[in-house]
Amino acid sequence: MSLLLNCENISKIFQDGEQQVPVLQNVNFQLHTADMMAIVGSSGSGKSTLLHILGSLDKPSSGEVFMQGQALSSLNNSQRARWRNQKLGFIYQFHHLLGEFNALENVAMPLLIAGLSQSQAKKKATAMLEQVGLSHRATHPPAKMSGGERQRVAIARALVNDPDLVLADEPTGNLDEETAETIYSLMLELNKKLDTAFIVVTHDQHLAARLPKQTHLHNGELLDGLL
Ligand SMILES: Nc1ncnc2c1ncn2[C@@H]1O[C@H](COP(=O)(O)OP(=O)(O)OP(=O)(O)O)[C@@H](O)[C@H]1O
Repeated sequence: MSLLLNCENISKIFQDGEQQVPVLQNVNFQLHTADMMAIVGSSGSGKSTLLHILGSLDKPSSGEVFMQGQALSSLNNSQRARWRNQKLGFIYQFHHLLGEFNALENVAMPLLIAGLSQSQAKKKATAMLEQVGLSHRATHPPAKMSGGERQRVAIARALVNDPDLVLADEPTGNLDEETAETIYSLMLELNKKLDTAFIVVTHDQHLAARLPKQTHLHNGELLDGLL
């Protein structure tokens, strides 16, 4: 499997007025194609900060993230946006679906942004909704779906552009235990089927244990295994 992501000595210090808040310290790890890794850590341990840096939504104070050999710091803003659209998928705790669009239109959105025609986008989005078992909800707006269904649509939207890596920040934090299990099963299934790599941040050690690799953040360091 080829090297997808190389995180070299990432540190992050926030400046809060006069005070320096160190959050990440020399985080080093590598991720290969189709790897699936959980990151656990207590509240405030820096999980979201790390995901933001990996997704190029924030910059490290020092260190470098290489995606397929390319240093993220070398990209300008428009290259960064294109890179995110083409290579990454994002899943959040709150689905962030657009309320005025139905499930199919929400899934098609990244494809339209990437420049596909309406008919191509619709075809691909329809196939992706089928993969997450939601063909029968294609015309439903988010308000008329359950929490689990909405999160399935969010997963379909994250994966529709065939990203190399999906960054998921507490994807089941808002769901009951049983629905959370089904969402993890779905992510595992799609990882196998599509060879998409996943980094999943969660508070839940039991869910993290379902993924092939576990890491945890402690005192700013990323360490192997659960807490
Ligand atoms: N812009 C900022 N300025 C100052 N401090 C910040 C900033 N953003 C985050 N922090 C601090 O960095 C630390 C890590 O925050 P982060 O959101 O990454 O934690 P987390 O592990 O994702 O927490 P949670 O599980 O509660 O979401 C926290 O102590 C937070 O207060």
